Amino acid sequence: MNQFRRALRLAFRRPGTVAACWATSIIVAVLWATNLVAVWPVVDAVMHGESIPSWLALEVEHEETVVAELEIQRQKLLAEQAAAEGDDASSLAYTIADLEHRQQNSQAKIDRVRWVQPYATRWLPDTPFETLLYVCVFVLVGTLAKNLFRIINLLLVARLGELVSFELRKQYFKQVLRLDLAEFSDRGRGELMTRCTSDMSHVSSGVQVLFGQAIREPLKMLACFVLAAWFSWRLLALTITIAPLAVIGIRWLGKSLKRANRRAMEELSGVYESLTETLGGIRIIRAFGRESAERARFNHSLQQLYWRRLKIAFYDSLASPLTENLGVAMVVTAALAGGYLVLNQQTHLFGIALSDTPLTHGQMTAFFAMLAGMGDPARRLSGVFGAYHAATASAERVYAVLDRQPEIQDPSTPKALPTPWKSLRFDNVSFQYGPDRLVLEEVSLEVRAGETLALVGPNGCGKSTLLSLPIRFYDPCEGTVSIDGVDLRDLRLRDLRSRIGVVSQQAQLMNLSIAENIASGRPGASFEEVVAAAKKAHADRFINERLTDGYETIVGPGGCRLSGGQRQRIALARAILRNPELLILDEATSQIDIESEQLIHQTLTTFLRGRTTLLITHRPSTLTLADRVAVMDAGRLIDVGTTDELAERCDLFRRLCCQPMRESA
Ligand SMILES: Nc1ncnc2c1ncn2[C@@H]1O[C@H](COP(=O)(O)OP(=O)(O)OP(=O)(O)O)[C@@H](O)[C@H]1O
Repeated sequence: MNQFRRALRLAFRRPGTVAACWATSIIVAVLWATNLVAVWPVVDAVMHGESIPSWLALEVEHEETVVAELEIQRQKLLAEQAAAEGDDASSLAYTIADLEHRQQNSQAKIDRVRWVQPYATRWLPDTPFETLLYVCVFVLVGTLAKNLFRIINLLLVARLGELVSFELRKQYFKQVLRLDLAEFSDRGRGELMTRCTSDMSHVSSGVQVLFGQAIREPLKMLACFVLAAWFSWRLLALTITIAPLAVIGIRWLGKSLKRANRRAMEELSGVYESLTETLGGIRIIRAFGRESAERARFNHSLQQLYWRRLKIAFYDSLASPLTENLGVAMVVTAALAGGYLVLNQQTHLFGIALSDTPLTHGQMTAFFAMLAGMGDPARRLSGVFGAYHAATASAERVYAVLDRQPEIQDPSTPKALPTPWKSLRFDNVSFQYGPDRLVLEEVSLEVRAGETLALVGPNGCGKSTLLSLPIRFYDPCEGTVSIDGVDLRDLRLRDLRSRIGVVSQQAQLMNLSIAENIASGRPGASFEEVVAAAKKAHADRFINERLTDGYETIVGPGGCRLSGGQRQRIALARAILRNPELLILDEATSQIDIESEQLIHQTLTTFLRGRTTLLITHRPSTLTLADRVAVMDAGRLIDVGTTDELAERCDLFRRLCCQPMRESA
């Protein structure tokens, strides 16, 4: 299914605006064609020194003469027919029928003109100059009105486009918050950003084009088409025989444009990715003198994007000449055929009837004006193809994210989380990020409620990965993580996470004030509670003494205006305020200076008492907080015991934690 249609459906949630778009488009189209048709009375009446009433009278007179002449011919042929036999008689019958048909047409025209005459005499001026003045005023007012409705139309269309991108971006952000963590790899982040920015803009422009130009311009063409057909539908049919050629060309262009747009968006994601990576790691880039390497990488992405954009420009540039050449081919055909008919006052071309009565100069001019009136919208429509195909390519990319089903989500019938619970168990848990290798291998571990369990092991052995399972950042590939026998996958995510507090090494903060960051641990907490938590985390002093706005200081994106240690203390205060049943500390004090850590250590001793805690640390002093220690190596759990037991029997533990130098590292 074309995903762009789904975006369009969002616009139909505002049926009033959609209807108003249509209504204004119709008005613009009608005014467009009627303004052009004004050329007819100017050529046929004013140029011949007539006013419209006198011209109508002449028309009636002329047609009556035609009818009378045709009648004389008919009578003559009827007499001949009476004397003729065989083929001659049937040929005469055919000619008589043709004469009768032309008589009827002329009579119909007389009737039409007679019907209009009283109104024309009553309302329209009776001198040629005044008629010209009336026509000019009509065109002026008509153009003003058309432009007024066009402005209204453009505003309505912009409203629809913006509403769609507003709604889509809302849905998109909601979905991004649900996505699995695996989607947020560096490549994924650039992709996610491009889809929310450039792709959304394309979708919005596509919606605007579809409700604007794509309706307005064809309607303008239709209005001109109907009027041109009214003048001579057969001549019109002849001129549009070329159209199928354009359809083939436009279809090819459309496919190429869509493909080119999709690739350009992919390249743009690469540019975003490179940019975010550089902005995030600017210190490292400078410190290691990687500027030129990063510049080369960025330039490469830009180069790719440049070529893709040029390709789009090439296809875009083809669209306009294609429609323009088609228009010119149509006008040339009409000019030759129509010119021949008017100049010779004929109704037939190569034996084919192209009009019922010979066309006047004014009618032919108006017919050409209608063709020109179709040409301009057709040229404008060429811009629609580019915007439409960019929008369809982008809509596919946006909906690919919106339709992605996260693996981590609520069960259809969630179970209740036991309160209070007795134990958290890892049973034969194996896990891998990608298809290549296992990061955790058959880990089995039980943590009793109220117990503090520390994880130690060499870098990359899987400690953080193991601690990301109870909070369901990831689900195990094999085995289960459960609380009192209830698999975590059977619990509602919100219920589970509301009872867990996390402090990680990176201590991510939001670009809010210090107070708001701490309060996010427990929404609704009072300022006094926030300050109390900050005091426990030994953050209150630096907040009051070092930060000019105290608790109201904005920390910057990710907390970049604070030092690593300060960020960790705020994160700790946030976790303390949350007062969680399960606390996860992933090297939560690694960046805090030794003196402060000793103070925080005292706080944690009290805070962790009776609270289930999983902690990762490389500091032996922090290990004294733990009731038991689990030792991991290469994704496996190799031993569990008290620090004394492990110091006695586990080599790896001794190597990792019993060396005095590590304390100050
Ligand atoms: N998001 C990820 N995608 C792919 N692989 C990952 C991801 N995160 C970690 N890994 C890999 O999983 C392994 C275990 O990583 P993990 O962070 O759990 O180790 P750790 O024991 O906590 O290490 P450290 O002590 O250095 O913090 C590593 O080899 C790492 O390369």
